[in-house]
Amino acid sequence: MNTLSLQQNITRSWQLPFIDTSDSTVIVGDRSLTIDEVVSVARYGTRVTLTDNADVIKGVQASCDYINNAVETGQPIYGVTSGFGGMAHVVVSREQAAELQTNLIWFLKSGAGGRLPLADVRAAMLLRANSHLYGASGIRLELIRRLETFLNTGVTPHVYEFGSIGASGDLVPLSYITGALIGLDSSFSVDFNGKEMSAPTALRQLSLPQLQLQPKEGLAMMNGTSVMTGIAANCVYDARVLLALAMGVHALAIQGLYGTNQSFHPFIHQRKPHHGQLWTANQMFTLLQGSHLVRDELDGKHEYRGQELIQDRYSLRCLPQYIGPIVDGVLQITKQIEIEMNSVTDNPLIDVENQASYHGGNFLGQYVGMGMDHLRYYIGLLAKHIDVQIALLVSPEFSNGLPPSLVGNPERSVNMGLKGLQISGNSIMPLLTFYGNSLADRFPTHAEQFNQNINSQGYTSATLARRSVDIFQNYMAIALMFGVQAVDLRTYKMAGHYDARQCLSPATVELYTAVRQVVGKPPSSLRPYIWNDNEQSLDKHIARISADIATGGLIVQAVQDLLSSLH
Ligand SMILES: N[C@@H](Cc1ccccc1)C(=O)O
Repeated sequence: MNTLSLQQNITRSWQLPFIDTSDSTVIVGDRSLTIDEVVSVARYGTRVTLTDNADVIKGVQASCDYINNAVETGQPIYGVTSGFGGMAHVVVSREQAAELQTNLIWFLKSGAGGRLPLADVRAAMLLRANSHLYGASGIRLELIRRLETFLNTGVTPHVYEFGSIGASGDLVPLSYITGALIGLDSSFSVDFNGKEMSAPTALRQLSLPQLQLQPKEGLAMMNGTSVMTGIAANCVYDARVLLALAMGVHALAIQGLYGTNQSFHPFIHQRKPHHGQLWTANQMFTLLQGSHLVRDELDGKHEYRGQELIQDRYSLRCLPQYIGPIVDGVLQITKQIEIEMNSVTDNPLIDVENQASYHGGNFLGQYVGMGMDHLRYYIGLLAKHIDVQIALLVSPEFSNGLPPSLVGNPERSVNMGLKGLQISGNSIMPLLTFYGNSLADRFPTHAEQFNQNINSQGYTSATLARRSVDIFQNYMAIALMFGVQAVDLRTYKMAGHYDARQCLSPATVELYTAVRQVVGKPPSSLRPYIWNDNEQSLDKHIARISADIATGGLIVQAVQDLLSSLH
C-alpha cells in the first residue's frame, strides 16, 4: 500500500472543491481498483475516466439488452417484473416496469440523522460505477458515465448517516445518490463544489438532462454495498496510517524509557513466525537502529540495573506479540475491502454469455460489517497499549529516571508538565475500546417483512469506524506529543542537552522533526518541546497534529516507509 502517489496531493485541501488540476487520473473498468485510488478520488479529487475497452462497453450494453428482451417477452425477473423483497410475489406488468424503478427511489427515500462526509459519498459513487462496468447489472452506460461526471465536476449528493442495514446493500443511502443522479426531484440536494443546491439545478448547470430509469436500473443502482464499502475503504486507509504512526509512537516511547532493543531480536521472532509479529518486530528493530537512547543488547548481554528490572515490562518486551495479530487483522480487512470494492453486488445478476439471470445475495455486506467491527476492535487495542506506554513515561516509578509528568523546567515549581494531556488521553482511550464493541451480531431478524432476516449492519459499522478513526487521530496526536517530550528529556539525561535529533535513531528523527514543525516549536538544545506549562496551548497542538494526520501531511510522510512495507 503505497500512499506516496497521494503525497503530491497533500497540498490539496480536503475541503472543497474536489477538482484535481494535475494530469493524474484513475481508469475505472479495466482492472481492480485499490484503496489508494479510492482515497485519491474521494478526498483529493483525482480525475476518473471510464475505460474505453470495447469489450467492457459491449458487455454493459449486452446486459441492458438482456433485460429489455426479458421485459418484452414477459419473463418473470425479480425486481424487474416483480415487486421487491417481501413483496416479490407481486407481478409487475411490462407497462409498469420503468415506473417500478422510479418508485423504488421514492419509497427508499427514508434516511435519517446527519450527513455522510462528502468524501465517503464520492467513494461510493466511484465504486458503484466500477461495479456496473462488469456488465452483469443491466444498467446503461449513460448512467455510469453520469457518476463519472459527478465525480469530475464536484457534484456530490447529500446522503444521510442512518438508513442502511447493509443487507440488500445500502438501499436507502443509494436512493439519494440515484435520485440526484437522474435529477428526479428538487428534494434531492447536492453539494456542487461547496454550493448546496437541488439536483435538478446542478444538472441544469451542467447542461445534463434529467433521466428516466429503465427496467432494472433502479435496482442496479441501489442494490449494492458501495456506500458502506466506500466508507470502509477510506477508514482502512486511515487505520493503516494510524497503525504506522502507532509504531512510530512506540519507537519514541521505548527511546524515552531507555528500553532495550533486545526484545526485537530476529532470533526471538523467527521462533514464533506469525506474519504480523515478524513484521512488527522487524519494523521496530529498524526503527530503533542507531539510537543512543536505547540499551543496545543485541549481543545478548544483560546487566543488573540496581532498582531497574533486568528486562523491560511487557508493553515494551511483548510489543511484537501484541501488535502482530492486529497487523494480520488489518491486512485481512484490507484484502476483503479491496475484493468488495471490485465486486458486483446487486441482484439479480445477468449472465450475458448464457443469456440467463440469477437471483442471489452479493449485496449482503457481511465482509464490511464484520471487517469494520474488527477494525474498531483493533483501534481500541492499539489505543490501550499506547495508554500504558504513556503511563510508564509520566510515572517516576516506571520511567527510568524521567521527571514526573514529564515536567520540562524543574526550576518553576508550579510546572505540572503533561498531567492535563494525560488526563485528556485517558478520556479518549476508553471511548476507543468502547467503539471496539461489535455491531454485526446485533442485527434485527425481521427486517423488511423477514425477507432480509439476516443483515450485516455494515453501513453503520462503517460509519462507527469513521468515528473511531477520527477519535484515534486525536489520541495519536496526544501520544506523539508525549513521545517527543520524553525523548527530549531522555536526551538531556544522556547528553546534557534537549535536542533529541542528536540521539534519536535515524528512522525516528523525521517523525520527531515533523511533529515539532507541525506544532510550530522547532527542536532546541536549550529546551525540550514543553518547558513551562504556561507557554503554549496544548489543545492547539493536538488539533494541528490530528489535522496533519487526517490530511496526509508531514507526520504521515515521516512513516511512509512503514506504510509501504505494510502488506
Ligand atoms: N433486492 C432485495 C430486496 C429489496 C430491494 C429493494 C427494496 C426492498 C427490498 C432482494 O433481493 O430481496
